[in-house]
Amino acid sequence: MHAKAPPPSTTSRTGEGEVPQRKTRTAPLPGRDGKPSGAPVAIRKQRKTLRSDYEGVKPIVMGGMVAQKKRTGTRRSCVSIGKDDVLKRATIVKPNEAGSPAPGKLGAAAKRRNQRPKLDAGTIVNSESHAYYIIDLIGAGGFGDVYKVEQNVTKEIYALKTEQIPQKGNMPQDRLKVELCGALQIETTVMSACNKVTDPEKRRHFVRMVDKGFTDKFKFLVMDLVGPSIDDLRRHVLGTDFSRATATKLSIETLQGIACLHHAGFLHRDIKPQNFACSRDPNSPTIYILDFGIARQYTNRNSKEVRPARDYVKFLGTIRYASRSAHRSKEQSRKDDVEQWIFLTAEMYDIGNLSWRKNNDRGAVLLEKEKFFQFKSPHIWTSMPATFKQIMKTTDAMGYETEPDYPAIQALIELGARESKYDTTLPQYDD
Ligand SMILES: Nc1ncnc2c1ncn2[C@@H]1O[C@H](COP(=O)(O)OP(=O)(O)OP(=O)(O)O)[C@@H](O)[C@H]1O
Repeated sequence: MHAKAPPPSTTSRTGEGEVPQRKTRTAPLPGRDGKPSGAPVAIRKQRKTLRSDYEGVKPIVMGGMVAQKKRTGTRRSCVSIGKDDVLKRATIVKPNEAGSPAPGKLGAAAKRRNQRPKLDAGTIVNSESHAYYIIDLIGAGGFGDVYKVEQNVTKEIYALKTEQIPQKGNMPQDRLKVELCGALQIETTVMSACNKVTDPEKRRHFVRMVDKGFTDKFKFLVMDLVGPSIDDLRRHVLGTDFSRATATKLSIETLQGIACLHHAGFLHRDIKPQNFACSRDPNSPTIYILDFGIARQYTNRNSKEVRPARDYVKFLGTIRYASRSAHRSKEQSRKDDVEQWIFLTAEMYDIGNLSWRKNNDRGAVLLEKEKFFQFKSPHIWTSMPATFKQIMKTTDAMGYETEPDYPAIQALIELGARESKYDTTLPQYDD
């Protein structure tokens, strides 16, 4: 069954050759402050409809590679999952069970965020090496939830991200193996590769993954806790558009995050403000790049050459920020992440810059994006540095295999900020 027009910011997480995900993106995100997200009921209903898109898509595992059996045959996963990246069995202890701390309560708003069963505060998740005590729900994404947790030994606070395992009675081992694959396994694999980058400058934007595992009900990974996302920052902390100086600084940090991910060998394919988060240290300018659930390895593991483009790739990403190639069901490349970053940046300068913001008709949005790249939206240049025209032209001219010149793009942003006299020297983002 196919959904009608998906809501704004809807993420589709299957493409040809991808592990099927039950992930859809919705417009308003829940705030960290426990306030209701305001996500309209209609959108939640639509999420359900979109999920049924994946019925009949059965993943299979072959020789350590995750593949997906679709009507058209068997294809490889978007990342190759190494032995060390495989999730290990874990257990959970519910609040009130012997030895567990007293039960806590999640806010009613948090519980309302969606119908997925939530872990109560006080639940303990035991991985092979540590126990994590659930403190609170941070947020709910399209396919999983993120909790604030405390580790039993060091008492360090981390973020624990879960993804449900579909419950189908007594699951045979081989079926369980299949269900363990999915967005969270991809994310685990990508994070683990990113954490292995040795140059500190090139891993500055990555969150550290500290643990991973699975229980009968869900898979999980444990990572460093970061601060609010750029989206939360604008909507819930500032409650208004960023200043031009802040937009400039954020655009540079997010670009560097993307460059680091490309350096590690992966495309993100879902660049949007929800997937970049601030540091918890208010004095640190670092912006972290999150959510690698639909990332794709774009180079061959051994030769490091760019993998050949497939002829057709089902729409993947979030409508508002998706690249034009994604709209056209083409294979994405580094160029597409930069194109998505251009949309993200334009929106950071002024949310009105994306004329298709509230449109969820993919065809109509593509036409608007074409106009945007033909500079047929003259009003945007009142809020954005003129040097962005050059960035857009250069990006437009890139080919599938072209490596973006990130320092040149950054230099153009900085030049534009200087010409426009934005004061980017202030240490805070919300100046
Ligand atoms: N390491 C982390 N520390 C703190 N918050 C996090 C961390 N990782 C994710 N979050 C937050 O948890 C929430 C849910 O994140 P998640 O990646 O599951 O979904 P999303 O990106 O919001 O949506 P989707 O996955 O559907 O695109 C978001 O608000 C995100 O900013």
